[in-house]
Amino acid sequence: MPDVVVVGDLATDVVVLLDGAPAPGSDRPAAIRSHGGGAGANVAVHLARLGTPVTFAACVGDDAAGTGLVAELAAAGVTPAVRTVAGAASGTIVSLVEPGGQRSMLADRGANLALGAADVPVPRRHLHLSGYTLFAPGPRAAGLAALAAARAAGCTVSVDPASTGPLAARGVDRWLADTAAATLVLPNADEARLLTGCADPATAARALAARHAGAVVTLGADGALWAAGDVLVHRPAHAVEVVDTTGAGDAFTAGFLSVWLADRNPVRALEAGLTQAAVVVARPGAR
Ligand SMILES: Nc1ncnc2c1ncn2[C@@H]1O[C@H](COP(=O)(O)OP(=O)(O)OP(=O)(O)O)[C@@H](O)[C@H]1O
Repeated sequence: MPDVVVVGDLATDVVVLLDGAPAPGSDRPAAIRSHGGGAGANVAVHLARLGTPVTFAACVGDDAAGTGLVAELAAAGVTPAVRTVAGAASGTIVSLVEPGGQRSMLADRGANLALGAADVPVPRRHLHLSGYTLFAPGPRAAGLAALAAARAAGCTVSVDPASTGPLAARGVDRWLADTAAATLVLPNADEARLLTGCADPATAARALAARHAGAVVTLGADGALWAAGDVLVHRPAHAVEVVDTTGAGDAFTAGFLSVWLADRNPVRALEAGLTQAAVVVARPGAR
């Protein structure tokens, strides 16, 4: 039985650095890089690098990309619990980055949509659900089964809501009902506002803490908040030269969990999350 299980998407991140939009029918040179990514996978890789043994549950297609993605996880120290889905393509996310840093994304979740309840092992200590898991019907059923099994086994569970677009599209009330039994939730400020209807992040964090044992709200360049019961703690972000904020939230989550799982000290955990996020935003790429 694994100690800590992370569930989520595994995908190739293709990043296209544009120096302008291509005119229809034209050829245009662009710097194009691709690397392993996916919201849950990034959390698992950061956790492993921080010394927390972690098993990552996901699905890939029976293609070369899938083989490479699993090998990359193993090389980072993650134990892959990854099923290969015959006839499916592995997930791919294309990010188009414009000169000012503005980012647009195209996502093909591919084999990630085939995740089923049998793909997720019950952990001994902790389950982390990446929010995308709860959006499409199949993975949602798998995520809900995993959450219920983990809680029944006495494990703690953390959930991050992924992003406001799918959260709004799939329904905030349903997400809140799905995650009611989670121990911790870790939204960013926009997600916290959507989940609670509170524009002020501190008020939103307190509202979420009334539903769970604890809530972390990340505030981008302004750092992060921890709320539990009557306690509210703010820590500022590290002052770093920001190169690329992709995956900052995943890095934060892994840093936070690595400490919280070890000693349940939320303030030290906030600081670890902010440190891991600072490392990621100061370099290109999510990992
Ligand atoms: N501009 C920034 N300067 C310094 N730190 C930052 C900046 N942006 C993000 N961070 C760090 O990353 C953490 C998470 O950022 P944010 O609140 O934007 O989460 P997110 O929206 O989930 O991120 P993403 O979707 O990019 O993964 C912040 O708490 C902070 O520590």
